[in-house]
Amino acid sequence: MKTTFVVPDDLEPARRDPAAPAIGEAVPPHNPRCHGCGPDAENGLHLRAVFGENLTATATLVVEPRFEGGPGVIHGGIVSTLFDEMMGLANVHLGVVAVTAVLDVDYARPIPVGTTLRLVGRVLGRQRRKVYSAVEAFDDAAGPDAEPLAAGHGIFVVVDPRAHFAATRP
Ligand SMILES: CCCCCCCC/C=C\CCCCCCCC(=O)SCCNC(=O)CCNC(=O)[C@H](O)C(C)(C)COP(=O)(O)OP(=O)(O)OC[C@H]1O[C@@H](n2cnc3c(N)ncnc32)[C@H](O)[C@@H]1OP(=O)(O)O
Repeated sequence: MKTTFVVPDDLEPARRDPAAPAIGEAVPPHNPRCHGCGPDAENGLHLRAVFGENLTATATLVVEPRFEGGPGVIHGGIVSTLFDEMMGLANVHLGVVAVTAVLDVDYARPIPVGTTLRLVGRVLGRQRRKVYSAVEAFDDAAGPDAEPLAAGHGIFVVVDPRAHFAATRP
């Protein structure tokens, strides 16, 4: 991967919230209308992620024709949305509400429509209110040792959700 995103080398370890759902359980939807994971989002991506070891969240998704950008390949903005969501869902391990401040995407390979993607988001560590996370997208049919088709990083900032969404929550 050729990303220029810099992960600080002095990150504090992120700790799992003991109250978070167990490893192996589904990440609960945070908002039923969320475009990434909400079951009620009519044209949403409907990601269903599961908590994994080492502060990971994993999901699979078939690249549908409605996700097309260039001829026969996924739109880059869809990859960005998937990455934002998967890192956000991994952050749920921490029991905080954190919004995206920075999203960095490395589009390493074209991703054909019809591919089944395996998406793995992971919390890397914290720095004060910042949560650093990473994500990779694999061709699920390519086996466990395949290189990722795309990878990303994010900086998420922990907020008080009541104050942050006070003006916009329906
Ligand atoms: C879809 C929404 C879901 C919401 C999630 C809630 C539920 C969670 C549960 C389940 C997860 C589900 C998964 C969801 C995944 C998708 C998440 C999204 O897409 S969120 C929408 C897009 N993002 C925004 O709309 C933020 C808009 N921006 C802001 O509101 C502010 O800029 C904010 C909160 C990010 C920071 O503002 P300040 O005033 O509170 O804090 P300051 O002091 O500026 O920054 C704190 C630290 O962060 C750094 N920081 C802030 N912005 C930065 C930047 N652009 N680059 C680098 N560092 C930055 C600062 O330098 C500071 O770091 P130092 O501790 O001093 O080192």
